[in-house]
Amino acid sequence: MAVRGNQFKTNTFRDKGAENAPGKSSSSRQPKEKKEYLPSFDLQDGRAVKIVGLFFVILSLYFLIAFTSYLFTWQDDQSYVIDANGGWGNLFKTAEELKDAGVDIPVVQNWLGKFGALLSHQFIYEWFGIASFLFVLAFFIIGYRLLFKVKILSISKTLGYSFFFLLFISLTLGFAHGFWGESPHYLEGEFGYWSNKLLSAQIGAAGVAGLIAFAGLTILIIAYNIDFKLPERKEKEVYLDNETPDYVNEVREKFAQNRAAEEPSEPIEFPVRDKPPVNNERRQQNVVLQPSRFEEKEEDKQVIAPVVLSPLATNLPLATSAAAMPLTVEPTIEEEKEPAFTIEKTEEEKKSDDLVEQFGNYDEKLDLSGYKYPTVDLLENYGTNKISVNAEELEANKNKIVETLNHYNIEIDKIKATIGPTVTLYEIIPAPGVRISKIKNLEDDIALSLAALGIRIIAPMPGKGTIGIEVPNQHPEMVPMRSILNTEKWTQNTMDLPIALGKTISNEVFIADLAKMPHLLVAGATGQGKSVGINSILVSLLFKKHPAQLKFVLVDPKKVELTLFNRIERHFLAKLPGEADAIITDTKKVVNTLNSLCIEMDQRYDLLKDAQVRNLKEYNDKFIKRKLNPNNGHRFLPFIVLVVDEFADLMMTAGKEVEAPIARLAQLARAIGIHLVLATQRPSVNIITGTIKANFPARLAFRVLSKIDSRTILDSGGADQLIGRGDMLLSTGSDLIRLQCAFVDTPEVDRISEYIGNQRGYADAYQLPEYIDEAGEGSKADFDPNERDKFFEDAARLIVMHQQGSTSLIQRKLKLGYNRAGRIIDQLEAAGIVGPFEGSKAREVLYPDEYSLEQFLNSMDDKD
Ligand SMILES: Nc1ncnc2c1ncn2[C@@H]1O[C@H](COP(=O)(O)OP(=O)(O)OP(=O)(O)O)[C@@H](O)[C@H]1O
Repeated sequence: MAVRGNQFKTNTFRDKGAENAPGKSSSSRQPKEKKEYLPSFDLQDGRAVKIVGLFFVILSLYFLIAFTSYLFTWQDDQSYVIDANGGWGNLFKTAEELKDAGVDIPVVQNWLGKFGALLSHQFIYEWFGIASFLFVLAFFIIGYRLLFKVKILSISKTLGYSFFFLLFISLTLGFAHGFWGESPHYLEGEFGYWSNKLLSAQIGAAGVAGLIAFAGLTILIIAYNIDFKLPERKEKEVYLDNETPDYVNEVREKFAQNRAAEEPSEPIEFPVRDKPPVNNERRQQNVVLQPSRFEEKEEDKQVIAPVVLSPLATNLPLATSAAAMPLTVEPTIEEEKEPAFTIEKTEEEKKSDDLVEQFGNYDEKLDLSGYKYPTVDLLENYGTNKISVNAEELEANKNKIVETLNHYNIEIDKIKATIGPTVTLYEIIPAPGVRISKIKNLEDDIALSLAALGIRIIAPMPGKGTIGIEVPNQHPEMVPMRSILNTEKWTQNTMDLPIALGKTISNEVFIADLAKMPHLLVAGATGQGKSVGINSILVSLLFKKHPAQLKFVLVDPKKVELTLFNRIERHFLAKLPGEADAIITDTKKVVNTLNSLCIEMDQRYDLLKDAQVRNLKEYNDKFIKRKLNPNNGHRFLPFIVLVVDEFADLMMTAGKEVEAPIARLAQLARAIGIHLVLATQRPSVNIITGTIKANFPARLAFRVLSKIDSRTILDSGGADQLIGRGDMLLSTGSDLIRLQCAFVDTPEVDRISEYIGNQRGYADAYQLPEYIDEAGEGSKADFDPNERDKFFEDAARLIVMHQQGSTSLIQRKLKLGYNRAGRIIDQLEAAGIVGPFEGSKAREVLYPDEYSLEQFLNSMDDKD
């Protein structure tokens, strides 16, 4: 194991590649970049706002320190700050001058010097007393908001409340202080003192107290809408009598009559009143309520005219409106704080730390450290990629849409166009009252009037409140792969398995993460761009991933589509041991490979379990930090992407044999880094079965031939209205996004695989676990106890101890190769210790405890 060299882990070529990207240095982009670096003092630029924010934050801190200091030093500084001795005029006077002016102590004690003393005196003594601290709060909130753009409290509310409380606190303290003090005090300031004096003279002390109480309660009502509740009285009537609508009185009377006569009652129809009805039709529905005690005498029915609820009646105020209903919130029990503790490092952790210190982190790329990622030069430059929709085309389409809609009496308020590479999206806002379904029904008519194929109407546009009409451009623009891989969005991308799918209809580059999808189903009629789509997925992964991080399992029943990738076998492909070709074309081999992937999945889960992590990323992180011992079977796990080019063909020939492992992989493989991409021409229900569909939330549809096909793949129409040549719809469960697929031509793919293939690779393709088709093999009769493996007994004990009949367990714990472990498990089956092969599930263990196993093993030895 080449552990020692792993401390050298440089990979600068990747960045170099990105820097060398031709598009980056192209002259067309430079002026723009330069412009961005020019300093700008524009107000909108945000710098001025930050400066003002900073000023306010510092001002608030200054006020806080000055005011706090004032509370302790005001007596010392009093002779300096009072107006009689010069006040603010003293600020620039020398000590001698101050002495002459009659200041006893010319040196101020305030922590912020003369200015701090004068400022605090002004605010606290001469103005609002200690309520002036509210200035600190207000300045801080404003400053913090402007500087960090984080909202602690609303600025307008803060200012409003601060202003109110400034006056309120000052007045209240002035009122309280008035009972024992005869001159202004720093508690209330001169404002509080004099305003209290003034008010008391006008309305008396009781009046001032009332005013203060009124102001205090008013602000509480404004802020919290507090309730003033008298002691509860039992509520008898739902309605006040003068508000009771006639029909209720009528019903009540009838009830009263019935009750008085002790006669069975007629069904009485009550309007639904307790919940506001949804629409007018529902409002008129009545609920028939038949009190059970009146049920017996059906024949004595008296007909009471049903009371029909008029729509207005429901608008009556409910007796207990939601706003008036008090809500009490139970105080939650605060969680106990966890006691502070320190984590002692275990022996193993210390060991791994030592290893990391000695050799650095494990570098999975080390074996191919000289590997060079493909560069965009290998891709074709297809010209300008400018969208060529002219103004006349836009105008003409707009007019046609408006005319068609007008023709059907649909008025619209606004229309706007977004030009994409293949289609232009016209978003319309219909006039109020226009039904969306009406526009949706006109899809064909609009298509006819625009004389264009591939019109798609999205009504309403999700999250936009408009209706979208996608109209194909007369000259659709191709989206070359190169133009996407040159963008910053791609080069800066840090997704696990980024795939450059193309551009959206608003011309934005669209990159998805296959690891998050986590599997992708691709469908499209022949010649609509499916193969190009698969090539762009593969190419994008090849551009971003190192051979150590990613392996492909390529299945190509058509035998021609993926052959180009043959050259990267020793770098990026995975295959079954002993196979000549890495690209699988034969159905039987596909079944074996899929089952082998299931075994790989199980092995990976065992490894994850052993490492006590939940997914591939955490596992690899731990492995890189040398926390997992390779001698215990741990290894760096690359992503595995299985690509099946013609899935329909497989399903036709192998059916369930293929479906079962695919469904299992799709269900379970996401966490351990195995991702599937299945492509099919025929998206019929017997190919994309329910099980498969349920596990493929991400689906990509190129143009298909019928609405039914579109429904099968996307669960909605739309794919039948695409225009082909890479026009596609991506469904990710909730969203449906129209994209123009990135175009990568065969010669480009050829160049990329040649570029990679010519570099030094691994000795062989990545070996998948061997899958032994167990049907019919290993029957009991074949078992010869004398030929049993040397590890047979150990394996038997291991399996009974763990109660888990898995080959990988034997392989790992006894450190055996897969083939040998497989042979042992066959012998264990033949000896009747484990049950038969159950697909990719662990076998049943037939001995419940080690004691019974030992007895069995002894009996075997006796026979020998
Ligand atoms: N993204 C695209 N941009 C521009 N043109 C495209 C795009 N994708 C496909 N085309 C055009 O459509 C043609 C057919 O595409 P492709 O070979 O991918 O079809 P397909 O669906 O794989 O067909 P089949 O299933 O028969 O193999 C291409 O040769 C190319 O000219």
